[in-house]
Amino acid sequence: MSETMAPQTENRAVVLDGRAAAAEIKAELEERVAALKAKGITPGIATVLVGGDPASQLYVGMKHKQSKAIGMNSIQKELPADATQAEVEALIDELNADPGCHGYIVQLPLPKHLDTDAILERIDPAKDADGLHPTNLGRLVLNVNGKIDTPLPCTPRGVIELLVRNGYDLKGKHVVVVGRGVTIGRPIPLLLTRREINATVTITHTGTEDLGRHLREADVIVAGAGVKHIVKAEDVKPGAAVLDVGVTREDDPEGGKPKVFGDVHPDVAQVAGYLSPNPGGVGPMTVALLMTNVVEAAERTAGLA
Ligand SMILES: Nc1nc(=O)c2c([nH]1)NC[C@@H]1CN(c3ccc(C(=O)N[C@@H](CCC(=O)O)C(=O)O)cc3)C=[N+]21
Repeated sequence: MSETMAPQTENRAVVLDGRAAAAEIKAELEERVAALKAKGITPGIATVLVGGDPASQLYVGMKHKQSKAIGMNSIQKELPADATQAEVEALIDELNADPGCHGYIVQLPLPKHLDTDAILERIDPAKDADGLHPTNLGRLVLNVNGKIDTPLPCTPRGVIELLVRNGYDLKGKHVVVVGRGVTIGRPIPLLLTRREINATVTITHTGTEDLGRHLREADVIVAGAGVKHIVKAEDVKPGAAVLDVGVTREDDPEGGKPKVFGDVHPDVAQVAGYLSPNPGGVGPMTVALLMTNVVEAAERTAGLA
């Protein structure tokens, strides 16, 4: 054997295939869409894109393509990068009033001159496809979702669905979340600690001392800090489930396509028991649950929920 050869390694982790789980969800949604159409209601999803950021255009395009594939109506709204606060708010008001739009998202990030919080707060909470409107997050904190039907945050719901659909039981497990952002770190503990899931959660962040000490105690790691390879193999308990939610884009100095990195180092596959790849893990789940939120909103208007 040549000395320059890499040591023999074995990826022992079960792959948490987000494309496969998302395909399952979409097949289920397709039937629910057909049932709504039989009642004369076609669920409509809209996106608001301000400015032409190429990554955002790609993501928005993906959402529309997949929504159409399961029979939904898709409404694509675009404003120029220099759109005013009033123009964006007028578009929000239009979608709130449009009975053909059952749910929508405002693609983030918005250009810096706009007041993002004011725009997101203006969305009708019943049409909040992201599940991140203050009213809906408040209901999540109050844990009234069972009584008042309200959309749940897509990415946290996607992480949990990905585990559950792979037969992983979270009951009594210790989940360590890396990152405290609004997309994943802040909302996911609220879902994980509901009685029907019953996990125990530690949230870590840039102020955490000795992150590795917490990670090594985790049965499940949810990495959503947006820091390239912050979760390393030596910090993962053998057999743990590791979900990679992070996205870090690095421009290619040679001028090629930007490279995308997750929060989880590739060597983790040799230690973890379950691992969500990135891409192909939580990303497709987020999109599937975005569509789920809109179909559920349409079902509520139809009195089917
Ligand atoms: N209001 C709002 N809601 C969002 O949900 C939202 C947003 N703004 N702004 C941007 C982020 C990013 N995001 C992604 C969703 C799916 C993939 C996804 O499916 N990615 C594929 C790869 C796609 C590719 O790059 O080829 C994967 O992980 O396999 C990626 C990124 C949603 N976001």
